[in-house]
Amino acid sequence: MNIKIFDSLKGQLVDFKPIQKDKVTMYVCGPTIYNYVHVGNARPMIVFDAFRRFLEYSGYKVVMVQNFTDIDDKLINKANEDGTTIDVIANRFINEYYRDALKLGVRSANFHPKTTDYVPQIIEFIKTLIEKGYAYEAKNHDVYFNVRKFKKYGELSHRKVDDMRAGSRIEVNSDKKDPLDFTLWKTSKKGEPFWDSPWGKGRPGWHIECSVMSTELLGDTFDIHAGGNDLIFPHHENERAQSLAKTGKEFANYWMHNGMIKSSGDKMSKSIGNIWLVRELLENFDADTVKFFILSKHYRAPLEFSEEGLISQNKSVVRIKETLKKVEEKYDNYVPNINCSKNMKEIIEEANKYLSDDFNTPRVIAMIFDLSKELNKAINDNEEKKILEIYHLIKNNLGPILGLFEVPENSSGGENIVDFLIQEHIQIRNQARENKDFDTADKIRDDLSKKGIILKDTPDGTEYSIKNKQ
Ligand SMILES: Nc1ncnc2c1ncn2[C@@H]1O[C@H](COP(=O)(O)OP(=O)(O)OP(=O)(O)O)[C@@H](O)[C@H]1O
Ligand SMILES: [Zn+2]
Repeated sequence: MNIKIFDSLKGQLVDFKPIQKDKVTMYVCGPTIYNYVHVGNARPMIVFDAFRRFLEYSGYKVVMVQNFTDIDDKLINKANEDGTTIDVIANRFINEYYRDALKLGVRSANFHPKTTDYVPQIIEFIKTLIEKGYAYEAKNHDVYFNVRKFKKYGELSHRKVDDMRAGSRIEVNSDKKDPLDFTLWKTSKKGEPFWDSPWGKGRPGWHIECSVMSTELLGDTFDIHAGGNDLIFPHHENERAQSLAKTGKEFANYWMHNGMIKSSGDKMSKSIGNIWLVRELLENFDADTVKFFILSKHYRAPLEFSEEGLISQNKSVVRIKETLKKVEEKYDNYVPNINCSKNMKEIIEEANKYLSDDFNTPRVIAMIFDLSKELNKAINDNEEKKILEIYHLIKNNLGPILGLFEVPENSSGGENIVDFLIQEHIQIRNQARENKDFDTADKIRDDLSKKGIILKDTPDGTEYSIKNKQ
């Protein structure tokens, strides 16, 4: 089937044709490693992991690279705060990244390069840009990219250079020739980490790392460059400028960008601090709930994060999993295989059609919900063939295309979801008591008690115990 994706550079849906017939090369901008990953960072992780699975399901071999930014002001600040070095911070949070990704059921990329492992290549890249006249060393020994020289600047973010220039302020004491020029190499301040270079002791600017690591691992031109749409400008615009300037060839043939996850109306971001960590969520919800929550919305649309949204998603996901479990129990955990019927083929084709249309995962998620309802009905009606067909459709076809139903249940959530929900009730009850709304407070206590959950108010707060635990 012909796959169409929205290409941010062309600003429209385009037919996807990889450079090699049966292989796709893909680079995704990864996190700056100075904290645990949050739900915002999890969106590109989940979306592009699912997209990679869809490409594989469609018959492509995919080579995927996702970097770790392990040198940057925020990392240096964190290292200073903790009285340690940036590599200690980076190694710690890279390990934590893998832990979260594993729990989330996000596969590792084929390569996870770190910026500091590519400093010699970065220096070579910058030297070539200087030789070609696209970069210059300023008086302060910083090296800048010369935006005036690169005529295609602004194409990716659809901005006009003159407008950007009019809107930018000249920084005080700047050595730049043009306010839009951006840093390729930064002279290190006293006490900061540094590498020796032809321009003195310094470190790479932010954008250059991705140009270098992507082309080193995937070639001068590769198929897809992906990341959050917060990176289109300046990060991806600058990556593209550097790479085209150096090689004279197109850099990425397609640019895919996910929309932002928002929290209280703002982009969820470490720097703003309005974050929900992936590991916090996984204490209370299982990986499939988080994946359903993210994949239920089209990847380019903004998505407001809310606990309520997740709780309601969780209910639906638990229902689907219970239905699948019923089938597994019926067959003593060995659900017999079944030949692909005409009906199954049509449903798989329908899912493929949606995913080939700019990766429309919400439609496929809706199909899974509908199928699960049908499965429940088939179980009640004891329709053997239908049960097996739908089970295999959900569990072995539509689910795996998106990476669903893979993480074993006991690796997250479970007991904790119960605890989480009871704690939520206790908090609402406490709030009611504070507001002297004793009717509501008593109703919550009585309703919980009917379910066998007994609350006890102690000087240290409210405790609970569960009678008749199911
Ligand atoms: N709220 C968000 N929603 C969707 N994607 C996001 C969000 N925040 C970051 N990303 C994406 O996550 C990846 C890692 O980004 P990064 O480490 O820069 O995160 P960040 O929280 O924005 O960091 P910072 O606060 O330091 O700017 C990038 O692809 C980025 O586009
Ligand atoms: Zn990048």
